[in-house]
Amino acid sequence: MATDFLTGPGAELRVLRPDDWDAWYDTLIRAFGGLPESTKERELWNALTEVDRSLGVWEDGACVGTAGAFTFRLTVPGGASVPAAGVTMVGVAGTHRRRGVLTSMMRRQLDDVRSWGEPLAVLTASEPAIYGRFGYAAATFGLRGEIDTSRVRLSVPAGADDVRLRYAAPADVLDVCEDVYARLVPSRPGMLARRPGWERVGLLDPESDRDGASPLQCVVAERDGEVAGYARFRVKLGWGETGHDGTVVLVDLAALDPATEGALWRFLFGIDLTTTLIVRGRPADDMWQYQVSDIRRCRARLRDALYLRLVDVGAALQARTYQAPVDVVFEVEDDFCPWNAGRWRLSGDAKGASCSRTSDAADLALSVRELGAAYLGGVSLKALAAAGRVREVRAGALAEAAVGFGSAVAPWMPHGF
Ligand SMILES: CC(=O)SCCNC(=O)CCNC(=O)[C@H](O)C(C)(C)COP(=O)(O)OP(=O)(O)OC[C@H]1O[C@@H](n2cnc3c(N)ncnc32)[C@H](O)[C@@H]1OP(=O)(O)O
Repeated sequence: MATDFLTGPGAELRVLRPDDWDAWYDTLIRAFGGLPESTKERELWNALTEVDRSLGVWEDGACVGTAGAFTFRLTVPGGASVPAAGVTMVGVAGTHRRRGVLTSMMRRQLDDVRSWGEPLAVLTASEPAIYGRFGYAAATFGLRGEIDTSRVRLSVPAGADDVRLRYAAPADVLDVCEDVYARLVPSRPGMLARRPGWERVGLLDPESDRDGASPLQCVVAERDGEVAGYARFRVKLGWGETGHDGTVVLVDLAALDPATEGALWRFLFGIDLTTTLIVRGRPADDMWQYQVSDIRRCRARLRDALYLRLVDVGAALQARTYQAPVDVVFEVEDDFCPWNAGRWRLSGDAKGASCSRTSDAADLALSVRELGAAYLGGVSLKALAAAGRVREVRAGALAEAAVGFGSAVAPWMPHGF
């Protein structure tokens, strides 16, 4: 067991003060290997840090632990936008690891998130093994692929030929691109409504991310004179024995309709002098998979993306809708946030839901982690039951809940934070 560092002499956990930020951020950067960021990056992260929602652990005046919480709203099944703390910037000094510093920050942070009335906490994990103990589970998955565009053909939906593409400097079209993103947010569970400033993260384009590829390039797609989508990408040229074998690395793609999306994918598949298109962090049901001539040559695979924790089980389950009627009593186990533990009756359908404490007998028993995994509709309760993570007490309750919790659109978190 990690020991409780905070009981030691000179140790203190407190909310960040504005003039703590540099020392606090240096501790974070060191925990992630110590590579300095450019002034532009550092200034942006400084501007985005919500100091009064950030925690530091200090020992004799030196910062040894960092954790922050962005203010986000997360789209849930049914389209509601639910307040969610975006847990971020977590780091512990290497000299102080495995002594309970992270545990003390997670304890304080989840108490704070509850007191702020935010029913959800979300994060992207540097290592999946870290956050399960605090009640988080992977709820969205990102699709990756390395597409052999010299062999794989793409067929696009009708209307793609009416889409006009043009290059633009990414900064010049930032506002219209952000508008496209914002219009998409309600359409997919897992998408984040962001505060102003976040759009600039997409343009940071640090040299360390390029691996020899070009700076960020941007193509915008217009239909009827309106911007309806965009792609941001890098190109890395290579020349082998048999000629060119360059790579396109997609960074970001968003489109308001299938024809526009098809036109953008067709462009990316066809860039001259390239034979590979690399995509990462795309929705699990991304359109191009169903339009290619050879999915095997796309090397498609999934990776865990957004980790989600229900901070307030009742409010969270009530905030989403259910694609088929559900009326079940959950027996919830939650050691780290005991206010969630016990029985909850959830009644809901595609129009809305209610969830409240009950003394009725349980239908399904599970921990808060399984609820978090299934919450956005990306992980099936039935599969979790088969894995021994959910126990069906009343026959039939599992199928009912598993169908109800599903989502017709794969949940997706479009960017890290
Ligand atoms: C949302 C984000 O920002 S994700 C980024 C997380 N940060 C990083 O990866 C930066 C590098 N790593 C670190 O800074 C630290 O090692 C941290 C933050 C991951 C862990 O901090 P610590 O203070 O060492 O954790 P703490 O001592 O509270 O450990 C709590 C428990 O988690 C376990 N644990 C902690 N880190 C890990 C890990 N990386 N892998 C597996 N188990 C872990 C500990 O063994 C301990 O288990 P125990 O209670 O059974 O003994």
